[in-house]
Parts: sequence; C-alpha cells; structure tokens
Amino acid sequence: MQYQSTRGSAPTLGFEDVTLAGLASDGGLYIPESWPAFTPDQIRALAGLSYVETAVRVMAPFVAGSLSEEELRELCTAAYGRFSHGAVTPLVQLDHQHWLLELFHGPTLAFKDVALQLLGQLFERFLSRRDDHLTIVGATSGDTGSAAIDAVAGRAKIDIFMLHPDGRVSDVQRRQMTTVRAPNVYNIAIDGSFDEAQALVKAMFNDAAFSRRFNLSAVNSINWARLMAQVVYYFYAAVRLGAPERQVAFSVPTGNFGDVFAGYVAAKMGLPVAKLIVATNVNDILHRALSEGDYSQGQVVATATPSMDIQVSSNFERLLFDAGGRDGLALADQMRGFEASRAMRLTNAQREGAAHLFGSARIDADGMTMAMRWAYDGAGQIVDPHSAIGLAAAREAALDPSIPVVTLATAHPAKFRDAVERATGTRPPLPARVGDLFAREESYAKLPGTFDAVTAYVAERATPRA
Ligand SMILES: Cc1ncc(COP(=O)(O)O)c(C=O)c1O
Ligand SMILES: N[C@@H](CCOP(=O)(O)O)C(=O)O
Repeated sequence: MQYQSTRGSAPTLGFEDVTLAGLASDGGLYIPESWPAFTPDQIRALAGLSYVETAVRVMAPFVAGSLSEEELRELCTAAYGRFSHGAVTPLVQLDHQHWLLELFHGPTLAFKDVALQLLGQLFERFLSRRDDHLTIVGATSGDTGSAAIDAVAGRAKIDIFMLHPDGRVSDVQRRQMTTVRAPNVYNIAIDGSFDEAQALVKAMFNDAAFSRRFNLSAVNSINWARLMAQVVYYFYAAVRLGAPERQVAFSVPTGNFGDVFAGYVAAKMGLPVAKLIVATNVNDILHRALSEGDYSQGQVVATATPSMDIQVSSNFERLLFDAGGRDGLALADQMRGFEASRAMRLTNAQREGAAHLFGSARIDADGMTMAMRWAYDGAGQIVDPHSAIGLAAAREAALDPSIPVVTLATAHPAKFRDAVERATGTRPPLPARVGDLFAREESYAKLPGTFDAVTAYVAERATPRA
C-alpha cells in the first residue's frame, strides 16, 4: 500500500515511513492512494472473530509491504491485551434502536487508547529496524495526551513532548499526563487553546530544519496509523449488528474529525454505513461546514466537553481531499487561503461528496444534559459528556427505526466526574486501573503559547539526530 499527501507535492510513501513521518513534508496529511475494498463475503466472514482477528483482517491491506500478517497479529495482541474488557470495544444496547460502542476500556479510559496502544507497538517495531530516535510532538485537549504518554513512556528511542491548553482539561485528564514519571516524557501547559497548541505542533513540523534535526513524529490523528486502527471498531460493531445484510448508522462526538473519518474509511471499504452523524458541541465549525459549506473558525468556547473544544479540525482536510476529487494542488491552495483568512467555503464537489453519507448536529449544554439523563433514567447507563453529545445527536437524527444507531462512547464517565454528577446526581468512581492518581505528584512546564518558547524548550531536551 502506498500513501499520498492531501497537498499533492510530498513524496509517496509506504506504511512504515508514513507512520514515522506523521505529517507530510508539504504540510498535508497522508492518505492511501486507493481504498481497499471488502466484498460482502469478506465482511460476513468477520462474524464471531475476536477483536484482534478482526483488526488483523481489516488493517492487513493498509500495512502491506511493511508488516506481515503474523507481525500485525503480534502487535495487535500486545496492544489489545492491555484492555480491561474481553471484547475490547463492547456494544451496549440502550433501547430498540440505540446502542453505545464503549471505546474506553483501555489503560487511560478513552477511545484514544484503541489507536495509541497500537501506535506505540508500531513505533517500537519500526525503530528496531533502523538506527534512529524519534521526537514526538503532540497537542491534546485532554485524552490523546495521556493515551500517547501511556503508549510510549519509557521507550528508549522516543521522547514525547505533549502540549495541553493550561486550565482547559479535566483534573483527571491532566493528572493522567503529568503524574507519569518517565525520563522520556515532557508535559507542557501552554497559555492558549487546543487549536493554538495544534497550530504550534504543525509549525514545528513545517520548520524543515527543526523537524529534520529532531526527527519529529506525530501521535495526533494527523498520523494515518491512528485512523487506520480506529476503522476496525466500525467493522467490529456493524458485523455484530447484522452487516453486511443490515445497514448500520453511527453517531460520533467530533472534534478533530479523526474518529468519524475512520467511519468514512470503513464505508469506502464496503461496510454498509447508512449515516455518519457528526456531533459537535457549541464549537460547531464542522456542523456549519457540513450543513452550510461554511468552514470558518470561531472563538473557542470552553464547555463541559473540553476534548471537543476545537475549531480547526485537522482531519477534515482528508475528507475535503477524498470527497472533493483528490486534487492535492487545488486543496493546498484552498488550505493556504484558510490559514490566511481563517475561513473558507467548501466547493460543490466537496459538499456533494460528503452529503450522501454525513449528517451533523450541534448540541448545546442542555441537550447534552438531557441525553445523560435519558441514558441514566431509561437504560441505567452513565455516559460521559462527550458520548452524551453523540447520543443527543443520534436521537435528534430520527433515522428509520429499522436501522440500528451506534453512538461511539469515547470516554469513561469517571474522567469527567463533576459534569456527570451535575447531570445525573451520581459521581462515578475512578476505576482501580488508574490507581492513586490524586495522590501522585505532578510535574509539567508552563509556557507561553509561542513558537519560540516551545521550540526552545524542546530543543534543550530532545535528542538531535547524529
Ligand atoms: C472523549 C472524546 N470524545 C470525542 C473526541 C473527538 O474525537 P475526534 O477528535 O477524533 O473527532 C475527543 C478528542 O478528540 C475526545 O477526547
Ligand atoms: N480531543 C483530542 C484532541 C486531539 O485529537 P487527535 O485525535 O488529533 O489526537 C484530545 O483528546 O487531545
């Protein structure tokens, strides 16, 4: 499998190089040159397989040329062996139509573990083949940070620098990052929003000399391997609900458009997806883009769903590229326009390419609270605020009742205990797996959100290439 950049001028690479590179050298994102196609028989054959076996079948075409099937199986077994539920991503029924896909049974209690546990294994395997050291720079609005740190802490050939917006993540999220004691882990709270942190990370990649000197790599969903691993659970869930004979819809609480883009990939591969509902909080750039074609960045508003307080969704570029006809140079121009003016209109081709599969909804605080109460009172399920945004959008979509609607439950409710308690009156206990989180000492740097401050901090601590 070969990968091309969404901006049309970076070299085409294989899976191993794409994983280690993170972002393409022209500022674009890597995407497969074509989508592997699964026949209905191949989808039917996934019924009854374990999560690991499903993962091997779904991901094998994407890693071809870099990993044998046996190697992929070994890495998936190691990655998913750390999940606390035998099914890895179990389905829970809420009523005749609505289901939750629980993606939070990994070590850091959010869906990010599904991809990042595997990415940690992939980095280790690929680095063992070469004499090289990686410097990971990442941005987090709360969950990617802890999942990435857990996946790479203590690995000899990797340093990780994780930027989070100071004061804008939950206490549990912050502590899951800042209490990890490993010599290769550096946490940085920046004065600014997640979007600013993400822009700093991209700027570090786009500084060719800096990027080469420290051999930068990415753990955010700009890294293709993140999305590839997330495609698996769409297949796993849909097959359990009757695919390929039956269509299934998914509602996805969305911020950086990574999780829902993985659903788009599953549909492109042949999974019968009736609808992908993009559920945003009041930071609704994606809802406006999909419903009106207006992708213009507003001010980020802090909400009870901090992981989705995002106004520039990095993976939307992958959809614009694929749905809009795969013209990398035209998209590079369009993205340069957005970077200059912070606004753009989708082209007709991009809108039409997205319209048949995507729906969207903007859910405010009341909608989120009502969904949490509905799940709790009606089905005895405590859902976290992010998953509640997805659930509210799923119910609002009022799809044909014969189509099962799966809401992706992206975080464990204990990560957002205050918001859950406010909505349901119940305070979820922290699972034993996160141990004495509130007794451990924290360590992190506080920096202004400027390129110079952050690069100086990284340059002083990272391992330069020989
Ligand atoms: C709990 C939670 N839900 C939803 C999202 C949104 O996912 P994505 O950024 O892939 O759209 C995030 C962060 O990305 C998250 O941490
Ligand atoms: N909500 C995310 C934001 C980063 O998204 P990513 O999927 O691109 O890593 C977080 O938890 O950090």
